[in-house]
Amino acid sequence: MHARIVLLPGDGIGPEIVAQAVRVLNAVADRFGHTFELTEQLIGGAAIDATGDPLPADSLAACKSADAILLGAVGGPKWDDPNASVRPEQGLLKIRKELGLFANLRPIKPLDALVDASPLKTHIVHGTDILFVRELTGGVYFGESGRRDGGKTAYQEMVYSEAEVERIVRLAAGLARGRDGRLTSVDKANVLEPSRLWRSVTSRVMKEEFPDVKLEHVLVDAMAMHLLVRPRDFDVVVTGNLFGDILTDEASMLPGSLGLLPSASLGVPRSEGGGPGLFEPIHGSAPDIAGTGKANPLATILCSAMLLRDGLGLPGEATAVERAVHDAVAAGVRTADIAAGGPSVTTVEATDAVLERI
Ligand SMILES: NC(=O)C1=CN([C@@H]2O[C@H](COP(=O)(O)OP(=O)(O)OC[C@H]3O[C@@H](n4cnc5c(N)ncnc54)[C@H](O)[C@@H]3O)[C@@H](O)[C@H]2O)C=CC1
Ligand SMILES: CC(C)CC(=O)C(=O)O
Ligand SMILES: [Mg+2]
Repeated sequence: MHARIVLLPGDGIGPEIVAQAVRVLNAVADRFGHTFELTEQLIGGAAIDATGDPLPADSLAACKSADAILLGAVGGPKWDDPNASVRPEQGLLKIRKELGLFANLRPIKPLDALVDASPLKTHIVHGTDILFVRELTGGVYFGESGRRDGGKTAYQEMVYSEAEVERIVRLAAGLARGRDGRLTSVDKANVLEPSRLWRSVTSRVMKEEFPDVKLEHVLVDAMAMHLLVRPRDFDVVVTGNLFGDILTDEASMLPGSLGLLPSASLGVPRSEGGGPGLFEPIHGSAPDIAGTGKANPLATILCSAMLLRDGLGLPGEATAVERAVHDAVAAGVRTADIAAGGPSVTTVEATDAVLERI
């Protein structure tokens, strides 16, 4: 296959981990006889520094015509001034919106070899297999915002339409059907009006279109607790943009580190008139460890596996990458974040160990 992949390294550890995923993609191309044309584009703080714009027109155009996109992370203290008119994170929100990437799939499946990396007890973590489906282009992150009272009061609206809830619930329920047949919808319907709409639309869609999938509604504050006590009880979890963002960072403590979790941001598939998917680790730019060689590259390497499967339709190649990651971890390869104070390897050494096993 010939595929055009756009790389958006971004800021902080972004360039370090994307470079490792590139090594993996090149190894897959060699081993399986593909040609991956990789092109780097600017996003985030790096793009602000170079052009003043967190998502320059050239980057967006390249992404729109790509077969798949791999993102590192954006942001950092250099661009964190609360009064700044432009921020790195705006670039990420804009590319998700422009490409119509309304669904962010975040699988949480702790590796057996790594149960000790979790701060939680093994008997709680063992056997967890959750797929979070986070709505990605609506909700409070995209609501109207501003200041009033001469700047002394700030607001940001949380908005969801029926159509936005219907499409994410349909996608999540379809995925649940192919797994264990259970869907948990998380909201705050006891307080928030958009959550009440979310809940009623979810109930209707599930009753009318997915009567074979078991639905439960859980309030987000309780869900934050259930995740730490009975994570094995959940199969597919569908939720809004803000709640999904927060709950999945929490859920990263089940596998043991943010540095282990990949995600796929998907919209309408190319085959149905849509565009490319964007594959991004769930973590941020980790400025506290940028440049130290401590970043765990496995989340981004696992993103490259999701890119191969969900972006390019290459499931065998994706499985080869995932197996290599699992084998490396089972052989004891640990970056500092999962070493529990024991011996650790660098970002590059961890990738070397994966490459040896592809
Ligand atoms: N998708 C994106 O581009 C995201 C960007 N951000 C941005 O990243 C910047 C830093 O945000 P934080 O709140 O510190 O979140 P963060 O996810 O960057 O880091 C949180 C903690 O996890 C650690 N960590 C994250 N990824 C790691 C990895 N691969 N290996 C080892 N340790 C890792 C970090 O060292 C830090 O201690 C901010 O500017 C924020 O806006 C935050 C989340 C997502
Ligand atoms: C810009 C933020 C919404 C990034 C983030 O934390 C995420 O998508 O997980
Ligand atoms: Mg986040």
